[in-house]
Amino acid sequence: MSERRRPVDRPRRAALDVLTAVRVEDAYANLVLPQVLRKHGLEGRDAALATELASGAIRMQGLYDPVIDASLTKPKLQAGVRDVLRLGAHQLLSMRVPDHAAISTSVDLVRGSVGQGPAGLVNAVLRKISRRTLADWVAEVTPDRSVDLHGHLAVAHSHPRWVVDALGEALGDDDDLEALLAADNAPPRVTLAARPGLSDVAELEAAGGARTGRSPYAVELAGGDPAGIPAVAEGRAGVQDEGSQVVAIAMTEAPLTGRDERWLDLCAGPGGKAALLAALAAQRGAHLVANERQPHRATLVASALRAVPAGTAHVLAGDGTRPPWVPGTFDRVLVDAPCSGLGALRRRAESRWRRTPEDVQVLVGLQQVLLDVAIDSVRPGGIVVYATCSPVLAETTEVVAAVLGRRGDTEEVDRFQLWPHRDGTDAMFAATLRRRPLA
Ligand SMILES: C[S@@+](CC[C@H](N)C(=O)[O-])C[C@H]1O[C@@H](n2cnc3c(N)ncnc32)[C@H](O)[C@@H]1O
Repeated sequence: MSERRRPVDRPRRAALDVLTAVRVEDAYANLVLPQVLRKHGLEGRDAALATELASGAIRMQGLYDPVIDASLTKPKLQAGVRDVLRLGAHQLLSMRVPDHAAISTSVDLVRGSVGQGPAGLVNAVLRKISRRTLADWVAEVTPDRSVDLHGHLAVAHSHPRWVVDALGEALGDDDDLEALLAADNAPPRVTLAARPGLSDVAELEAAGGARTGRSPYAVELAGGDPAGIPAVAEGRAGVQDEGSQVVAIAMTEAPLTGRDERWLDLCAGPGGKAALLAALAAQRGAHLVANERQPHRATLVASALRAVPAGTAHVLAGDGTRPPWVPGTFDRVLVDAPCSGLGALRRRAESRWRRTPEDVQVLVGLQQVLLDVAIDSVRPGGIVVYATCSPVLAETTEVVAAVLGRRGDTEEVDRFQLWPHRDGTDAMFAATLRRRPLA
């Protein structure tokens, strides 16, 4: 068959569709991927290849773009052509695809998507990229690490510079900043939570899971579709990072004197923590109110709670900054605040490129209001856990310090920060606070 007529292979065409949707429609790669895989009829190895191509090219574009730019003879590049080159660069520099296959399929791909015009350019640029190793390219396109460590790591590990600065500040020093950034580029395995009283780790082990260690309810899957596991399909277990499980457990286990019957999850959507909390509430004779502002996400919470015994939990769709309940109603409150998500970058390929420092400023205002409401909602002596899936100090310790500093009725009793490179979890932060009992 002639070069010109060779059909474009479907995994690469699918990967390009994902890159296009993320760029043009602001789509989320993990949400658009299943639709695109279905459209192209991809399963098994082909689906895995398309997923790796799309996620890897998006995640690593902060490194691949300077490599592509250094390989161009003219500076201008159509966005659709750059997408094809990012996919080609990922195959050449980070996958075990033979050079000739990566280059010829990329040429086919640009012919099929943009046209014959840029085919020669794609061929020439990818040939140039293929002549050097990843390490050589990193040395070529990054600032000298001894002069500008964060600038070097930002390009070498494909993170925006401001994110590297914020993560470095949260870690406290630069010793394992590189390990954190590398961990952000390694997609995590799927972790499940066996909701107590509804399932157990033995059932999930029998379905192919392996115990992990931090949460007594967690198992990790080596692969496969979790939706095919009966306990997951029935809502007796759920897909949930172990860090999130640890946060929910912290809320339920913080020592409390007196009544312990009324629990609140102030920001509950899509409901992973609420489901674990509700399962534990059922065992302890407590009741959970799961509140979520966005109605469609409140629906997801209700679905996550479908296996919980009737009467244990109640879903509310409402703005947590203007709650309908009277102050002091609850004994324990979780405020899992809307945040930048910079602790979960390994899960969402494009999120690091979407977030801005201005987003963080806006979120911090909302986080402070929600924490204030959470404290108002708990009775004197009650427990509030403030959590984020971001380790950025402005969203974590600084929110807690600002709110506690102006209130005077609440003390911090515990705090933890998990890290992907140390704990194998998302970078979840949690502070356990106690509203002081009345004198
Ligand atoms: C980090 S997520 C919570 C994740 C959830 N706890 C779980 O484990 O599945 C934050 C949630 O807060 C919701 N949210 C944002 N602003 C809110 C508000 N003013 N009141 C209540 N929920 C809000 C968002 O829609 C989002 O679903």
